Amino acid sequence: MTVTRISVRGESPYDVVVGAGVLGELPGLLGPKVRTVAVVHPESLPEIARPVCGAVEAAGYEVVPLPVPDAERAKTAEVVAGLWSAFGRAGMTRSDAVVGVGGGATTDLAGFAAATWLRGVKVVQVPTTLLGMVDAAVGGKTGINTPEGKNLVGSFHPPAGVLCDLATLVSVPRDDYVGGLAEIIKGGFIADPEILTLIEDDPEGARLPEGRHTRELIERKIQVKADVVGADLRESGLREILNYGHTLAHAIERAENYRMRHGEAVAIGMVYAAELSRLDGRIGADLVERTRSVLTSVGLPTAYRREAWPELRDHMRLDKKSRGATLRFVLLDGLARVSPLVDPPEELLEAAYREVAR
Ligand SMILES: NC(=O)c1ccc[n+]([C@@H]2O[C@H](COP(=O)([O-])OP(=O)(O)OC[C@H]3O[C@@H](n4cnc5c(N)ncnc54)[C@H](O)[C@@H]3O)[C@@H](O)[C@H]2O)c1
Ligand SMILES: O=C(O)C(=O)C[C@@H](O)[C@H](O)[C@H](O)COP(=O)(O)O
Ligand SMILES: [Zn+2]
Repeated sequence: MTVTRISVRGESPYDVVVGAGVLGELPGLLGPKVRTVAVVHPESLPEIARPVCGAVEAAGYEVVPLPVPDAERAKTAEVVAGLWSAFGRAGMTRSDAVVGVGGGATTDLAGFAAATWLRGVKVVQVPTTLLGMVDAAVGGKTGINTPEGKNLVGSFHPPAGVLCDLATLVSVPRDDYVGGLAEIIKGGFIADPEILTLIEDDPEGARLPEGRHTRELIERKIQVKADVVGADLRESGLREILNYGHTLAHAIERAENYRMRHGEAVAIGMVYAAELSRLDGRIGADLVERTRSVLTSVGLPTAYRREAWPELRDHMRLDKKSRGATLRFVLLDGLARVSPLVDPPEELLEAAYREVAR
């Protein structure tokens, strides 16, 4: 299988390497100065971490395998504190490194632990879910949740490299895989409409790691993300577009106590953002319907509980795009044309919610 390298520009440039057998590149990314490598991985997936630990050990580094709770349960202050203690016990210095292996929750956690240990050590991300490869592991946003909201604590800490071994995708549970499609579809609406055409051409195939267009979909979405974060790492402008659909999505995740998949919440959040765009006079009903239809075609949800609105509205106060009491949404002005909506009237927000409520 061929190996593709997608470069992420910016003050700390790095490559996202996509292919099978890319683990051989890990020692090169860790570099000669590193002595100890902490391999953070979900405790439920020792078989995914084993080859990574093997590659690190074979290259002469001291490996410290660090299992953490599965999925979103890893993104807590308690788990980060546990990692800090483990780093201390392992004697990790500023010239040592962290490797994050797993889905987006694990790479977010590993990245944040690396960003904060000794005020920042090297991290290499090895995402093993679709969502991790096309979104979470790329771009240097790291973080954890708090009881008050999603990703409320975190940092921008770009990785030294990202290794996407496509072979790992075969064991990802189908619903988790499909969750990753939401972030790929997001890339289609905000920047690269060819993504939508490829999914509409073969929605069943899009649900499979061996689908006809799978590799192209993965690479196109990584390219979208690389272009954006390479130009605006700290979300001072352009990067905000990657938050399309996320204002409501994060509120839903909070309301579900982080038990709903991120991608599923983003799917509902994108329908909400599309409805807001339509009601604000920016797009026609055709683009909203295209949003619903492409999400439904791959099995993603497009509606949420009617009675949840007051709670969701309250959770949205703490969205990171808010400034004081002023909410800020990322909306569509057309296909691949995005701009913010600042301080929307309450009636507009509620009217858009009625369109996604069931
Ligand atoms: N930092 C960012 O820019 C960014 C971007 C998008 C999403 N995220 C975050 O990513 C998280 C969602 O990521 P996700 O969808 O990967 O979920 P996840 O990390 O919870 O992983 C989903 C499930 O798949 C399992 N898994 C992982 N790899 C596997 C494999 N190869 N085979 C079998 N099972 C495997 C995990 O253990 C977990 O149970 C959320 O916390 C979200 O906030 C971050
Ligand atoms: O990389 C980004 O920037 C994104 O917004 C990508 C999102 O898909 C991702 O879920 C991100 O973690 C959300 O960021 P947040 O700042 O709203 O927590
Ligand atoms: Zn997301």
